[in-house]
Amino acid sequence: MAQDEPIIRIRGLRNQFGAQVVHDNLDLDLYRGEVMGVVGGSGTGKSVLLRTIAGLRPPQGGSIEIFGKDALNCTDDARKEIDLRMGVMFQDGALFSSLTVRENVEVPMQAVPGLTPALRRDLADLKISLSGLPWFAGDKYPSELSGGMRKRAGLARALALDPEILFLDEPTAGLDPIGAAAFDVLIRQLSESLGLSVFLVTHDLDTLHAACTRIAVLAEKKVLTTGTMADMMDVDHPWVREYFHGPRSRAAIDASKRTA
Ligand SMILES: Nc1ncnc2c1ncn2[C@@H]1O[C@H](COP(=O)(O)OP(=O)(O)OP(=O)(O)O)[C@@H](O)[C@H]1O
Repeated sequence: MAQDEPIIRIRGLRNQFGAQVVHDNLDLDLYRGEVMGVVGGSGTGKSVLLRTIAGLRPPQGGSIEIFGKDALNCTDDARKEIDLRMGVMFQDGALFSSLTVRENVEVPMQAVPGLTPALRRDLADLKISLSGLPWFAGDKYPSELSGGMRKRAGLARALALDPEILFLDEPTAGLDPIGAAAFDVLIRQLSESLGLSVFLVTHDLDTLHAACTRIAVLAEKKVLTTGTMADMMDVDHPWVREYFHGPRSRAAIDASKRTA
């Protein structure tokens, strides 16, 4: 796969639930090493798109290539190979409540043959610290952690198998502004240090500023436009104008100037 080839290539994607068409003829590329912020009004299908790419629901049409391979029309083994190179973090962390954080992080590792329990434990502790959790967090149960720590635990589990692509569904939702800002920085740092490509669904303008290198706007059942934050300021579309020129956007721009 050439360096400038997209790591994910979506063409003509169609998703629908009964008569409700969510995506119609949607195209999108994700390039290696970029943090793509996916935004759009409520119900535009951001989460459905994430779930479709991550292989959690089959679309009604179109094609998805991941790592240069057809991710929809392939054998179960080929799809499994693709899935092992991707990590998903859901909104609430989606942790198993009866397992400690370390055991949660070890769950995806069970799919890898030849990893001894001791090695799994060491790797899990590494991912836990990489996610910015304190050393003692591995022994805690999810219920003993704050919301922010649970998100970091979910991130540690998504990183368990050294993914090349990371999917994040509203990673800062429900966090206080300081916790959210720290999470934004962590995502950007992880992408830069590990070369991770990130598909990040968000409503959070601060996250777009602090963590994302490119933005994709979902509207009218497709990806309406992609570009940098500066590009978004020039897009002539009612939702895009309201979102990127509204008071919250101005506050986010001011905040990013202060931290720059
Ligand atoms: N399992 C499902 N069954 C039926 N309809 C669904 C299902 N999942 C999603 N939908 C519908 O698909 C549409 C897109 O949902 P999705 O959750 O992707 O939106 P979203 O852009 O992520 O919204 P939000 O910003 O509010 O989280 C919604 O109208 C939703 O009701």
